[in-house]
Amino acid sequence: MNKIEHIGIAVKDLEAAGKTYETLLNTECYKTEKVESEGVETAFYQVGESKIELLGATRDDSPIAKFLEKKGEGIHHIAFGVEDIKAEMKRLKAEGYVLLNEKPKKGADNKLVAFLHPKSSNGVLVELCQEIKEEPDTLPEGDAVWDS
Ligand SMILES: C[C@H](C(=O)O)C(=O)SCCNC(=O)CCNC(=O)[C@H](O)C(C)(C)COP(=O)(O)OP(=O)(O)OC[C@H]1O[C@@H](n2cnc3c(N)ncnc32)[C@H](O)[C@@H]1OP(=O)(O)O
Ligand SMILES: [Co+2]
Repeated sequence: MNKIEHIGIAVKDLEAAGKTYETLLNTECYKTEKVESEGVETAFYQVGESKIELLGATRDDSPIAKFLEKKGEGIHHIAFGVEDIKAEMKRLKAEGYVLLNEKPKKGADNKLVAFLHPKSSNGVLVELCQEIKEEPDTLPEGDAVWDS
């Protein structure tokens, strides 16, 4: 893990929360992006080498909608930057961590991502993020961007 890439915060109203965080962090949102495969819309704020990722739900069955229903607004996950997401997934799986997706999938902000079940990490949902170096549009949305 090379840094805390972002902290994901689940919010009911992305626009309103965006104003709160723009003032709080004293910085503009540098990117908003929908990730349909996750049923989320995101807004990113750079804070030093890390970011704040605000997450709103775009569907009732999205993880964010379920989280908001169950727990209300708040910190949803911690994302760590990794050099080689496939190697990290293999290492963590071998160490007994529960991966929520078998293969890296396309996330927001030009990343390949994977998630670990909260029960593997003391009740914290952990996301692994690897910067996509190739042209992002060569990678399909959602799952399985990886050959076996
Ligand atoms: C795109 C963008 C990006 O950065 O690229 C993103 O981040 S997308 C971010 C949105 N996408 C994701 O989160 C994908 C990964 N998430 C998931 O697969 C799921 O949300 C999940 C498996 C963590 C939880 O699924 P679920 O809510 O249907 O399952 P349950 O309700 O049964 O929850 C199982 C247990 O995990 C707990 N739990 C659920 N969500 C969280 C969370 N965010 N942090 C910590 N604990 C959590 C529940 O309270 C429950 O604990 P107990 O059993 O004690 O009651
Ligand atoms: Co995230």
